[in-house]
Amino acid sequence: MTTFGPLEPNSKLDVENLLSDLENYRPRRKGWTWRDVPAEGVDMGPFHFHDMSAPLKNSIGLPASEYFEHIDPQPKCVVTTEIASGRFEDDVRRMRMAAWHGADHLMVIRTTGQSHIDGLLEGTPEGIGGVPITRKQIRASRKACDAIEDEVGRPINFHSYVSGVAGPEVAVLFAEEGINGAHQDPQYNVLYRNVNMYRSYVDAAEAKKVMTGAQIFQIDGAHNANATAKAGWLVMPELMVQHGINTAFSVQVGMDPDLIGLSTVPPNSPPAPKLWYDLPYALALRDFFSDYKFRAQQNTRYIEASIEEAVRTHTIDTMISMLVGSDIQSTITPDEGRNVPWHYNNVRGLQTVKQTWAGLDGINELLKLDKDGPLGEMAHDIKVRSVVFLEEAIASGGYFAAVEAGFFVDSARYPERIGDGIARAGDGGVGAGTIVERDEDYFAPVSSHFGHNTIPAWLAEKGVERPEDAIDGDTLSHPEKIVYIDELDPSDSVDARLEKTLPFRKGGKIKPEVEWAGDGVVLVQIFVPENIEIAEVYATEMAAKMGLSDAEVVNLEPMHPSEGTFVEVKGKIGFSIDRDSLHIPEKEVLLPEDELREEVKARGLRVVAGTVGEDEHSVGLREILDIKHGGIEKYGVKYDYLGTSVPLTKLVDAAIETGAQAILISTIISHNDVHRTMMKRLHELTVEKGVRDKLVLVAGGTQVNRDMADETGLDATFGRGTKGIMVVDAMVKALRGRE
Ligand SMILES: Cc1ncc(COP(=O)(O)O)c(/C=N/CC[C@H](N)C(=O)O)c1O
Repeated sequence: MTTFGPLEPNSKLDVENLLSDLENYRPRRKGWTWRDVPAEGVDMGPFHFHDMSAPLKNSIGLPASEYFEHIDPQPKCVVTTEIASGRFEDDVRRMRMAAWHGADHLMVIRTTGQSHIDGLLEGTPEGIGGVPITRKQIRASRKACDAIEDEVGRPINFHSYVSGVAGPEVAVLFAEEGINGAHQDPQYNVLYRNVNMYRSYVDAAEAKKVMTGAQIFQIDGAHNANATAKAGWLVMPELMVQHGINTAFSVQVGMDPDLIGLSTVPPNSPPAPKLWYDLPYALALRDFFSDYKFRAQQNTRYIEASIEEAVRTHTIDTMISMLVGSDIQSTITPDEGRNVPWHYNNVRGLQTVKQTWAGLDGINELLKLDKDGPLGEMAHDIKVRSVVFLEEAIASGGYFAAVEAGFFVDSARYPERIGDGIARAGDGGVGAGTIVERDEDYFAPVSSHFGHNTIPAWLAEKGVERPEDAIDGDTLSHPEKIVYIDELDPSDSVDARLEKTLPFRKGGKIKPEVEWAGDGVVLVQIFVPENIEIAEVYATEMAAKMGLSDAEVVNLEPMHPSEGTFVEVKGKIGFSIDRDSLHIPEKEVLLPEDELREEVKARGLRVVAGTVGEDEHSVGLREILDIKHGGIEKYGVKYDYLGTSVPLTKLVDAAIETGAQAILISTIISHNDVHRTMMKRLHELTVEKGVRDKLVLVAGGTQVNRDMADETGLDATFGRGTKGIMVVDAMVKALRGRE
């Protein structure tokens, strides 16, 4: 088997290499992995955290982490992102990005309609709205996850869905291929895929048995009622019943409660008083189902095209998870309301969880839920309504009769009823009439098989104790017995797609992408000073004039009925740029810290500093000066800080009086290029006073960049993200350069 990995952070994942020799790939383990959560908490940088797991070996922290020694605290719960663009070969790259941003649970949703296919798909046809779940796709993805988990330093749970009329076959495929988690809930098939209800439960018993054998973590499907009901926030009693049905059925089949996860979604969203509904519900769930695991998902029911609105709602969802406890925090990409998710929106979803979890770390040590007030009463009310719902379902003849009567997904607040529930006929739906009762002497030489499986006497006499021993083990214990089938349709295969995207993956041709290599999709955000109708048409026209093809407005937000509209329009660019044609500026290699400290001491390096002109911004310069966050003081540099809105002449005179060797100016305001003017003027002033050759001149600011030094006559100019050591390095090199 060719080795794949280790992945090098500075090298892209090589998809062709990943795909080689998949026939002989074997998953490195089976079963679910929880995070490593130190009981004593986690110390990172100057902080102690209460609700975190062990840090990663490689990761990318939140943007603000640069101010906190680049710490990247990891929540103690497993964190999910869903990645299924339709092309798994592009999704494995996104999985790597997601893992670096804290995901250790990667869910791959199935391609549209796969639930209605009554067998396994082979090869890797391109999917729609999801990825065709096939053996080859699973192997390639799990193999990539092996290398990715080594790169970030934490196991990854790879997850998909056991649903539809091929459920049991899919469960066996997952058990064979080391899938770690899967949705499995017979109610889902019945309500949302119109699979015959009896067939769905018979299949579910088999599928759950197989999943148990492979220790696959199970997520139920109750969240779908929240996303489907007209008023998602009214179906809470029913959601409790749906959780109860799936957990009880799963336990009956023999699943381990620790591998049974309730899929819970905070059902409401602003502008509704979200917490007033979601918190009692979350509490009621944990009261009733404390024997099982909780997988908290974020609300998709009320997600619209506004990315920011989704992020704010998902922040509240995550806070609720922290208040009541969740074992898994799943994320919904904030663009799910506008398109099939894009790479960077998976990351944004993960950042929401990390930022909320870090920001509210230890919340339950500081705040206590008052269960004696309305919160406890409302939670109790939900529990009572759910028990009555269940009792009525039983009284109406049981689950199947209740489904036929349209009990489920009725939008009213039970016991009120609107009558818009999803009713299914017991003898209808996909797969109706396809159940065959097993004979008494039924025998199948396989493991993890639900129901009676009678070893024939003649085999028992030969010492066969387990059914699978009759064939010396099945594929679950003997993977070499698995028949691996490669691509069936050469024109709709990963190789055909990789051929087309080769220039953008390995050919040095750069194009932006949101889902697939070379897709060329860009997003333009504009404010149009017109009403929403005009703005929408204008934006499409403007995009066309910019040369974007397939231009489509994906979000419109009125700022005022007539004053204007915020518009987001996506489109495709038709060109690529050769990487070799780009001029990449040399990255400054800093002198070693000790060498800098010695030279600063030897020279008795002293500077004067100030924010110049009519500029009151002081924070940036203070960060460069103060020892606290690695300012120049940390390296022994002495400084006289003259404050803000300092006249340039005052700075130059101060440098002369104090015998300083350098002047540091901060210039944040850039209206009418005033920052450039200030920098040039400083140079001119020191020339006029005959001290230019005695003084190192350095400027910094949010609109300043490294190239401005030449243009303005200064020795060094710095922009965002500058650190004290970079300024000390520049001063020492400038002074050396004059000797
Ligand atoms: C219980 C169940 N079975 C199967 C499927 C997959 O559905 P098809 O194979 O029928 O397309 C789903 C889908 N849920 C979406 C994931 C959601 N965004 C989540 O976070 O859970 C499901 O909930």
